[in-house]
Amino acid sequence: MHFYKYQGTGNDFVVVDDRAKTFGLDQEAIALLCHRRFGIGADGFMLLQEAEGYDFRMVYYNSDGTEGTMCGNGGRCLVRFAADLGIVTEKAHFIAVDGPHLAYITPETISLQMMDVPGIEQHNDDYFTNTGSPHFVRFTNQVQFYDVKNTGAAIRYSEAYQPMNGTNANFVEKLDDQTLFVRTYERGVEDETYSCGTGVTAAALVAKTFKNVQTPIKIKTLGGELAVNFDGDAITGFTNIFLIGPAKQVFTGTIFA
Ligand SMILES: N[C@H](CCC[C@H](N)C(=O)O)C(=O)O
Repeated sequence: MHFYKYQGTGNDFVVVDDRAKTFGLDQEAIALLCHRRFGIGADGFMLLQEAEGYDFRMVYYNSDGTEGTMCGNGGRCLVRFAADLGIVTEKAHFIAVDGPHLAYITPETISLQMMDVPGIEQHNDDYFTNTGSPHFVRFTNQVQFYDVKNTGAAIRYSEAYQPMNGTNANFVEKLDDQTLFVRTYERGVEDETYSCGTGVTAAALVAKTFKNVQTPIKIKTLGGELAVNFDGDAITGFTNIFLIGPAKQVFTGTIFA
């Protein structure tokens, strides 16, 4: 099978052109493709398929092979893939699991419109919102020393989040009035990843609402820098949410699968 490898701020994906609709691997086989020792290695797996009325369809799987909810960095990488294939040039309109998305393409960045977000839940000092995927958000000092993996796993598997099959968990430090540092434990990868697009989007919405951070918000992740811009607020709802940053093809090859 021919595949492509993409990354967006270190969130990495195996991508397959499935316009011919021939892909037929099951959960176990997808997990193997994503395995960093037995396979290619990736945080997620994506198919680009044809979709009537859109430039393409995004189908996203977590690295454990389960079909995921929306992935922001994956969406940005798939837009870059569509541009590399010549399907789109400056702008893309595609359909994903959480609905339609618009994206703007430049050589340096992919700017992806995320779904509108109606509001934010507050649980004591923590927050929860859904930006296409479910995200727990906690602010902390010195996030570089935070135990993201163990604390993230405890939250992800906690009783409160089981009705939605668990949650992703973000640990956020406000660096200044326009800048955050975000680290994310990702459900479906079951580990910290270098960056999570829907996660930094959630962190940005919470930071503007509760921590006096101003848009456009710059976000530092372990894998590089993203920006999030949006209109609205937690009462009327957030609209025109854009996740902005680099997305690159790393390599392409053939795997025996
Ligand atoms: N890395 C992704 C999020 C994946 C979400 C996934 N872990 C789930 O909740 O099913 C992103 O850039 O938005």
